[in-house]
Amino acid sequence: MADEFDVVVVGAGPAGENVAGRAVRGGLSVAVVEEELAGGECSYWACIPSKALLRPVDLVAEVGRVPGLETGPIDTAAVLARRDEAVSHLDDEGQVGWIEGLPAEFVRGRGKLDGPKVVGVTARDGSVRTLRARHAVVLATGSRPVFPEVPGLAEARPWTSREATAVREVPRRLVVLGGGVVACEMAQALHGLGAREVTLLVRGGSLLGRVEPFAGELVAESMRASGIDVRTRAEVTRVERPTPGGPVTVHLADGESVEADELLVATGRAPATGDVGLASAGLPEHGPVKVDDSMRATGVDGGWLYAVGDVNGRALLTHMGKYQARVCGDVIVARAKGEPDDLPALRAVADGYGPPQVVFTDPQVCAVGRTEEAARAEGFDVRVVEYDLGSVSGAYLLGDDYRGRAKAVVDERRRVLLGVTFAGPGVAELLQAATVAVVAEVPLDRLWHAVPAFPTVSEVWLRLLEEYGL
Ligand SMILES: Cc1cc2nc3c(=O)[nH]c(=O)nc-3n(C[C@H](O)[C@H](O)[C@H](O)COP(=O)(O)OP(=O)(O)OC[C@H]3O[C@@H](n4cnc5c(N)ncnc54)[C@H](O)[C@@H]3O)c2cc1C
Ligand SMILES: NC(=O)c1ccc[n+]([C@@H]2O[C@H](COP(=O)([O-])OP(=O)(O)OC[C@H]3O[C@@H](n4cnc5c(N)ncnc54)[C@H](O)[C@@H]3O)[C@@H](O)[C@H]2O)c1
Repeated sequence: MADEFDVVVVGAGPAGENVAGRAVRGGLSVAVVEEELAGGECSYWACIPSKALLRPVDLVAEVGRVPGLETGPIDTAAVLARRDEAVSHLDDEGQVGWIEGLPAEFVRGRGKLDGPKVVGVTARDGSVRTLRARHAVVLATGSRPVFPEVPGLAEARPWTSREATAVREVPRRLVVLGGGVVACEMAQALHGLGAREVTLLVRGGSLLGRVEPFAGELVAESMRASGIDVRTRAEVTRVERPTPGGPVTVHLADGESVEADELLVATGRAPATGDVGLASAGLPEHGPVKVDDSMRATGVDGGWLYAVGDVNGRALLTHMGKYQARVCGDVIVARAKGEPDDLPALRAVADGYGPPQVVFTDPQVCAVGRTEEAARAEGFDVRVVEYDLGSVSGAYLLGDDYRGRAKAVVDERRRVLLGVTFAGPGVAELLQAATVAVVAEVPLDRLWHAVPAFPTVSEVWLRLLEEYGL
């Protein structure tokens, strides 16, 4: 027998949970299908545990910059215990309770589209329940790590971000493949927590390829200074692990090789489609589910399918997935009730600005909007202003040898900011001001009157505007 709901959400990560919350708030009945843990990757194996592991490492670095203070060695067992608390010991009772309290129906099992507005849910015991949606089905199935095709790599059973964030015993020697956010954050976390030899193998010429190049350079410089071996233009040709769980050897194109106790592969993620029945909605089986700004999948007859979060490939970030989810839930409510569905709050336009993101390395990197390269490629009349963060009084007072930089990308025609990037210790909290300035397109002549307090790091805003000529 089919169970009928107004909305069926597949995937209870941050994106799926938020769609459910908004749809119920709008008066609709909702079923949420989850095959693993309510809360998704973010809560148990991504954002939350990685930041719990990074926090003490970051603090030690901060304290080390202030003369007269020192810390003892990090008690790794205590850090891992706090991480376990942060991930609720992999128990989703609290999040299931939140979903049921909305109220919405929580259905544990693997969801698969089975024709228009129909989702089949296979439970662990193999039983199948069919859910029918009166108005919409929302895919919020997230993403999965992707491995490069390297001989011996899969057989070596390397760590993904899951094993790295769930670490129980920090390996003495660690090789990390990749130079993106996961690679940088986890290399620093595990190095700080006791991995003596950490080697980062980066395919390209720099770290954090999606942000302004200077930010990746500052992170690489800091890693090298702390003893992490950062190798750029490293091409892995072969991996060997003769004994399962034993040492692993990574061979490189230049003839060198690196031996370690563990290998972490952090070479990106792909949308979790492929086995969610997209063909039954008339869509390609693989790749991201393409959506419009209301999060409705394009190319589906009847317009009943939506996709939010990592699975639509727009911005693989929790806050952006949740933002899309709020828009999506509200749009579904408006359409179900026959109300206007094109109000300004009902379109996820922020995706187009370049999403705000913080990389929690030491130094931290945060950015919003377009990089200089992206802005030029889009044909804007670009002017760039940069400033050495270490010269700002507020930053100097945070600690000795404060190294950091700020860069603003200006649209000269309209005299508004297209993008802002900060790299330096403790800059994460500068990001929201930048996001407001970029998204609200605040004219620089108006921004001039937003006076930063002395002596804070935010004084860099004043310096950037002075560099610009104000
Ligand atoms: C190590 C790491 C650190 C990160 N740190 C940050 C950070 O600091 N800040 C940030 O903004 N982002 C961070 N991210 C990215 C962030 O984790 C993702 O963007 C976010 O989890 C996406 O949310 P989501 O709801 O789309 O998907 P997910 O969190 O992946 O949730 C999807 C859910 O759907 C379920 N599911 C999948 N298929 C099915 C199915 N067929 N049936 C039923 N259920 C299904 C899954 O079990 C899962 O629970 C990090 C990622 C990683 C890997
Ligand atoms: N603090 C945060 O906000 C945070 C933290 C972690 C992850 N995330 C998100 O999770 C997503 C996944 O992160 P990620 O670091 O896995 O992906 P990524 O796309 O950021 O980085 C992938 C890295 O792997 C490299 N790479 C790709 N193919 C390779 C190959 N064949 N050989 C060698 N190197 C290769 C790329 O050059 C790049 O450096 C990102 O989109 C990120 O936004 C966010």
